[in-house]
Amino acid sequence: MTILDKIIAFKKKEIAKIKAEIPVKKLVESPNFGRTVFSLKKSLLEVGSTGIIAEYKRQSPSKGIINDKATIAEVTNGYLDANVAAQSILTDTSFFGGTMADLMEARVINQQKPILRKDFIVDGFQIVEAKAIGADVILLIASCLTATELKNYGNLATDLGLEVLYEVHTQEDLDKINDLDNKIIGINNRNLKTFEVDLDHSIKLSSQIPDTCLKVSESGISDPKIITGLKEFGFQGFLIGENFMKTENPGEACQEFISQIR
Ligand SMILES: O=C(O)c1ccccc1NCC(=O)[C@H](O)[C@H](O)COP(=O)(O)O
Repeated sequence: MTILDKIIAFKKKEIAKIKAEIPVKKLVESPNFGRTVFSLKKSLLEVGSTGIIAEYKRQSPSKGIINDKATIAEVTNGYLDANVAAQSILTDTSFFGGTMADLMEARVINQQKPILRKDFIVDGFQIVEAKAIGADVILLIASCLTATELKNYGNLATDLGLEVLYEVHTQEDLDKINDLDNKIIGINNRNLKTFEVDLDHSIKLSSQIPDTCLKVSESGISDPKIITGLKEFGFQGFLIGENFMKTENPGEACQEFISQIR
């Protein structure tokens, strides 16, 4: 059993418990249901967009503790000052040390850029929850879901006015996504089963993605030169966590990184 299998099994149990305690009706009453959603697509396509989706990540299964000091407020303000295209917040507690409260706090501060709820979605309830806590985008990891789940959860998110970042690592993952056209596709350079990171992975798989898609490269990015290379292969979004979060001041690190993108 891989860590990913363990995470998914744990998530399913966790969500079943939460669903038994919190009615969907309660989530729908959240003021965030009435707010205007910020579009990731629009932000990535904007003229002059940095394309950086900067992540708040305290810890991870592959690296352990990355940063347990930098606060949500400091990092959110720092990322916004750096002119990121979007923010990503891990809301999983058991494996990444994140919380839904983290995202809610970031939402209060961030009233200008999209926020991705970074979690392992295994149930439609979490998509309604994402809207309730103020997210604009959800992540659907193709290797963790069936083709039917990907379709149904994608439709549910769209119905709620949320966007979806579909994450793939293999051709098999891509084949599971119904009608790729116009979707936001994230290629994870990290193999979530082995944690191996290959920065060429995005480029290798990119030719399989239609031009109508918005391509995002995820994980292991630590050098602005990598962004230049990825842009040549049509990538417009770059999800970066550890490289910023491992520093004392993630916002400043992000600003420095962005200033070096050519
Ligand atoms: O980061 C991990 O160890 C990990 C393990 C298992 C499942 C997912 C994992 N990471 C999620 C991510 O995709 C990254 O947080 C994100 O792409 C940013 O990556 P990085 O810049 O390498 O922090």
